[in-house]
Amino acid sequence: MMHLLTASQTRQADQYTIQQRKISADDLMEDAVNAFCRTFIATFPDKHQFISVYCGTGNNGGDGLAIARLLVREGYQQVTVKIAPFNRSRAEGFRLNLGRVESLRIPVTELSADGFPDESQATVLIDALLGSGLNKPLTGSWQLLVRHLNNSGRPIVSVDIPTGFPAEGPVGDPEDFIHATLVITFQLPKINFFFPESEKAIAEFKVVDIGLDPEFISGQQSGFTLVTDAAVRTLLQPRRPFSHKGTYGHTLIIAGKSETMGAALLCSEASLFTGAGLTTAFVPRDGLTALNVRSPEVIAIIRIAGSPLPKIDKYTAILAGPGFGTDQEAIAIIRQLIDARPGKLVLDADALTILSKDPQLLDKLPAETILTPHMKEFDRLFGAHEHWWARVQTARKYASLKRLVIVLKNRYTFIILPDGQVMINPTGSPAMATGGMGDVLAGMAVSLLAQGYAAGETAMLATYIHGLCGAQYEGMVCPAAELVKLIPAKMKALIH
Ligand SMILES: NC(=O)C1=CN([C@@H]2O[C@H](COP(=O)(O)OP(=O)(O)OC[C@H]3O[C@@H](n4cnc5c(N)ncnc54)[C@H](OP(=O)(O)O)[C@@H]3O)[C@@H](O)[C@H]2O)[C@@H](O)CC1
Ligand SMILES: [K+]
Repeated sequence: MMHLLTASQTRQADQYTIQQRKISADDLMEDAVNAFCRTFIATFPDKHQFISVYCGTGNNGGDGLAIARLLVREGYQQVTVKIAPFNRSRAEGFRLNLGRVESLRIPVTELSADGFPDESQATVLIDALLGSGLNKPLTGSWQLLVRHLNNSGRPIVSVDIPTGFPAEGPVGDPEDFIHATLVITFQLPKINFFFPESEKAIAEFKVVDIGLDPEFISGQQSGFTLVTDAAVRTLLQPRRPFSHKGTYGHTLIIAGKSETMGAALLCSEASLFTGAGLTTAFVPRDGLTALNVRSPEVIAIIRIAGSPLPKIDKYTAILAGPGFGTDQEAIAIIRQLIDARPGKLVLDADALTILSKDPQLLDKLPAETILTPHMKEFDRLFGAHEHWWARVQTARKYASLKRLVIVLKNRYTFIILPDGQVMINPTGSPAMATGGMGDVLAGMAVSLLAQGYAAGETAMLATYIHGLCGAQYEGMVCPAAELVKLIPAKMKALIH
């Protein structure tokens, strides 16, 4: 797992690395700007293009000055520097690098809020105004400058983080941070890069290694980690040579109505394709033909009006909710299910809506129940939120209070564990923004639970593999039923 750091932990990692490696802050800055320039040059190789480097007077501005110098050394012929002198303080990294830029006779202009330069000739703007030192929203001249640059229509490459965009915590008005085409960020992605509010600030980000101490980083607890391929590969187990269907558990899927049978089909199929030994679906009588034709491997239990919940003892893990409806019969079955205290449970979709109308049910959930809400389902359960930072904090509070695993679905899904820690899933694609995707994820989760993975592990594996399958459709659209077919091969690739 990759430990993500807050801005203040990043500063501590900088300090620690400087002491540990017995280097100066200037050396570390040189490493950082060299790493930046390697990526920048690969992306913008034309040496004749007009590059305007906007620098603040902190260390982010120091980086900008050093970048201007390195680009000129690399043969870029049209590099100019613009300095925003709106703060009194001047960091050492800024002063040192200003002297070097001046001695190379790179053109430097000091900005004034009375009128900012016309950048219509520039090919690319480099934003080194403010970095992780941001400690309040932008105002005054800073605000005007950021809006001017955003309105220039020129591509903007931000150094470390878009100016005005906080590394963590609530994000302010999108008018008040740089809208970067590309962010080249140092060492680790910042926590807020994974929040939906980053959409305007960051079209794309690339992470460059600047040599911060890895042991120091992994000793830090920001509450946020990023799921890595290596962690998934370590966790995912191959099927055993002398195994049989009983080895891999039996799932019970409580889903579907006449008009939403597709949801039951998708999650049952996902349970099969993810490897559960047996899958049983508790479905309406008029869905039986569809189930038998589509998935002959799935065992059916017919649900008619007033049917009680099947005896749950023989099932290793249970999923309830996809396409299940929220009528009185559905409510009665969800109540029976929770009262029966199943050992391993996934609740999705309509089951979450039923919970949100009956908070007592929420209180009765067994520990380690996995809830898989999207944003609206989450807010129905736990109250409306103005921004995602607050939503994730609420998820952390309730996951700890009620010992739940909350899979808060999003472009980068947040997995909140019973100890309040947040794992962020990096896989996925806009190709997956289609109906039925959630049903597939829920089916994958119940299957992995039945196979013996712990609830947190299940959430991590299911979201990662689900996203990996969807990413295969990058640039296209991925229908949920097509994604299901990719699951076995993706799991094989992760195991071998
Ligand atoms: N440390 C290292 O070794 C390395 C660091 N590196 C680089 O350093 C960057 C961090 O540098 P930094 O800490 O100097 O902060 P930076 O972002 O330049 O700004 C500081 C100034 O902003 C001001 N300020 C804050 N909020 C404001 C607002 N809303 N509106 C206006 N002003 C505001 C604040 O003023 P204050 O409020 O404190 O008076 C202060 O003067 C980091 O992103 C990376 O690029 C790399 O080179 C790797 C090695
Ligand atoms: K910046």
